[in-house]
Amino acid sequence: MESTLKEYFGFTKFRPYQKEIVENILQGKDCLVVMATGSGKSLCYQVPPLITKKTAIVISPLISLMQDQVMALKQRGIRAEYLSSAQTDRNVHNNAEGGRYDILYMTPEKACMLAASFWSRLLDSGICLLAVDEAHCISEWGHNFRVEYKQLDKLRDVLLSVPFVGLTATATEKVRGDIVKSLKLQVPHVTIGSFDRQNLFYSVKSFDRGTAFLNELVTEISACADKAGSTIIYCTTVKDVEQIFASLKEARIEAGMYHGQMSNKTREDSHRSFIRDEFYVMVATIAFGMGIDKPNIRHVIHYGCPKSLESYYQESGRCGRDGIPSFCKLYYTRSDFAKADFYCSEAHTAAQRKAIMESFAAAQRYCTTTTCRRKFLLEYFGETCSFGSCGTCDNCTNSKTESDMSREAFLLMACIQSCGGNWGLNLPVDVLRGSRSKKILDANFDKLPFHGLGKDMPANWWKALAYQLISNDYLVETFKDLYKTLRVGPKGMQFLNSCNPDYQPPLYLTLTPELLRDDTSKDAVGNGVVNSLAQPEFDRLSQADDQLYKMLVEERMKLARNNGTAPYAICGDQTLRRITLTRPSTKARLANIDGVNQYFLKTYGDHLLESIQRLSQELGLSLDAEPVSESPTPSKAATLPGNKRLTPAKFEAWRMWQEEGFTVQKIANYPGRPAPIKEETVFEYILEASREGCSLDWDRLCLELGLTQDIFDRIQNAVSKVGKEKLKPIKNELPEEVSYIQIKVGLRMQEMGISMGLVSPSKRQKLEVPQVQEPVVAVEATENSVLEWLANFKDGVLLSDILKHFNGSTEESVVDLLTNLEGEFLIFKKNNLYKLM
Ligand SMILES: Nc1ncnc2c1ncn2[C@@H]1O[C@H](COP(=O)(O)OP(=O)(O)OP(=O)(O)O)[C@@H](O)[C@H]1O
Repeated sequence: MESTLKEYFGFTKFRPYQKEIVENILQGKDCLVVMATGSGKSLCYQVPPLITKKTAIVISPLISLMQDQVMALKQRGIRAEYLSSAQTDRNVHNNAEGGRYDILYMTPEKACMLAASFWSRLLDSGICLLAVDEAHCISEWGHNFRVEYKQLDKLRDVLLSVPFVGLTATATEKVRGDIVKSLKLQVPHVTIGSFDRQNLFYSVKSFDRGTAFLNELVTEISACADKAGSTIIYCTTVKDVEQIFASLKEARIEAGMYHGQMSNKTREDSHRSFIRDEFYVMVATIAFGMGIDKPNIRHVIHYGCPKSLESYYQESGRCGRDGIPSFCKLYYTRSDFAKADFYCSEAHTAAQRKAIMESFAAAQRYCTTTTCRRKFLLEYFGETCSFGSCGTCDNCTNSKTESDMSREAFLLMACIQSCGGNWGLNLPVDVLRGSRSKKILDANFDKLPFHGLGKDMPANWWKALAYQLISNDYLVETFKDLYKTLRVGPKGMQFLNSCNPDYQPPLYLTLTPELLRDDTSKDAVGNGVVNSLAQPEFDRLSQADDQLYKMLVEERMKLARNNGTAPYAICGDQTLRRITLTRPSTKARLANIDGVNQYFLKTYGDHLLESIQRLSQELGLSLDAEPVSESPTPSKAATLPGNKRLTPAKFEAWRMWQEEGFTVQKIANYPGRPAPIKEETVFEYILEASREGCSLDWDRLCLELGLTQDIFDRIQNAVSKVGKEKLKPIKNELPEEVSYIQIKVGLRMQEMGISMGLVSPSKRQKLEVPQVQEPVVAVEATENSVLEWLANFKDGVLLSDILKHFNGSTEESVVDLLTNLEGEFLIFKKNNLYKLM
């Protein structure tokens, strides 16, 4: 499985859950996969056909999405095609029937229309799975119900022994149940991953509609548009799309547009140009939602409150799919909150209307919350969060101003209560502001003691206060038919009961910019725009590296144009960045870079090596720099500026170790330091970063620290005897050579439930047993003898062990031979271990 992953996708490690899902599919089991956007669900159905050599059928809702996926798969040497009304190549149908594709995409309509003879022929050739992508579309409870999905159960009776796999990024328990039932999944293997997109930074700002804000937005976008990476601006109306697009054009920012009132052809062209980096900014309505699989989108900006939190998660999820830190920013105005009626017009039943109202209200609460936004999102999707603050959203990183709002809160809540608690927010606010509208006079609310007491503050200020009181559970929203009403909840009643008109106990609330109402609020909005969209720290390359990177981006663009494909399909930004930092001089070295697959190497390898050599020479950069090892899981947005929980020294040590792949020894003696520090201190820093929630490659840490299974077990035994409160008694229980830092790492692993059993076998093997016996007779290294011998070690072998075994050949000739084999993609090297492909 790993060699298939490297050969076709260029990756050396599966992301969490991928491998077990593939294994279950290979065993013929049905699966339900609920994992975050951008977490790598597609790979789960893309790997089995490459192993079984049978076709995978993938049902996908959008033609544009299928076309993009097919384009990207072809660049990986995978035989992929799609069947739909948009397919112009007549041969595809016949080839598909004959099983000549690894992966065959089709729309649900097409799948249900295909004749029984098509399926029976294809079954004869072999079908390894049927995957239903965006499977939440099957459920009326999902936020994107599509009636065509409902008929997919028909296929179950045709494809009797084929495993069915439902995949989605958003599914409540009810929707999950619906997917299982509708697809008739048989005792499925269910995977529910975290919804957390760790590399995304979330922020929200309120804004006032008008030219001033549009100018600000355009300045902000121009700051990020010329850097590598794209931006999507989602608007709630076509009018907004056109207005922003016009403003960008005026500022000479190349942008595209996408909305439902454009013709199909213009929309497709716009989509294609964006995917192919012909412009970097797309202004769109949510019609440009699910179908976007471009990995290097760095900013997703919402201009207006989205219609539901589910759709916000989907749309913002288009950002940073390659794992590089990226930004999701939402701008809202209070008038957006009055659009419930508009959204409810899509509903057919009362239950649907209620569901729409509720998820729109959740999106509004997301806008106005003053606590951790990540936690808010995750808890909305039913996840329990152990953290109170993520450190990577505006609310966790901005300093907050709190103020005693007892008097104002008393007025508002008492007014709501006096009005009977069954109105929306507008009426009590109008009463407070002294309105004499007919509605108020008819209800005699002008006689209330609160009438006019709040006239010094604008209506929006009172509404902002109400949202803070909702966020803090003093006020409760309820939904009746089309109406949202507001009443004082138990916590609010407790507060009111302890108040009288002259005295109110303190009630501290975090002040949002709308509540601040002085010049600082304006600054907070204005400055925040550009600052928060500054380029992620991830992109900080030295000046020469940066130049090389940009030149390679250009080279990739040329290759893409010549081959009629998108640049990202040739290779991702992250891979290009690794190439920039390592500047390989041979195919073997290029092959070893994470993200480089066999097709890329064969098709573009020579050209790229020649470019790297030429450009590096021009820039005075040496070739074959130390390789950068990176974790296959997306890097946490903790790498963004704003992580205040670690000191810069600790954070930097962690970053160099985890993200740059430096050894602890190298970090301790890094030339940039005024004086070297102890290696043990570096280990301590890395451990502390882990306690602050930064991810660690634990097996690499054990390897560097010499923490073997045996030592780990001994530490556990010692802890069970003397407890883990103090280190000294544990140390006393252990052999002299076990160090304190080994104990600390052992304890941390235990705390996190990581056992040595979970550490990758290849490294365990290296830690525990000497792998290779030195032969008694001289053995010569030839291509065949090396390949045959390597086949015995599925977890890989170190160069020193290879040299020990092939003691009949010189070191130089063995290294040459290995290099050739790497270039041929017959073996590959990862973390100094040589493995057979
Ligand atoms: N094992 C891996 N190592 C490195 N990158 C990976 C790995 N698996 C997937 N990726 C990359 O992660 C990105 C997102 O993957 P993918 O498109 O499968 O996400 P998804 O879960 O289907 O998201 P969505 O629900 O938004 O469609 C892709 O660029 C893919 O190449």
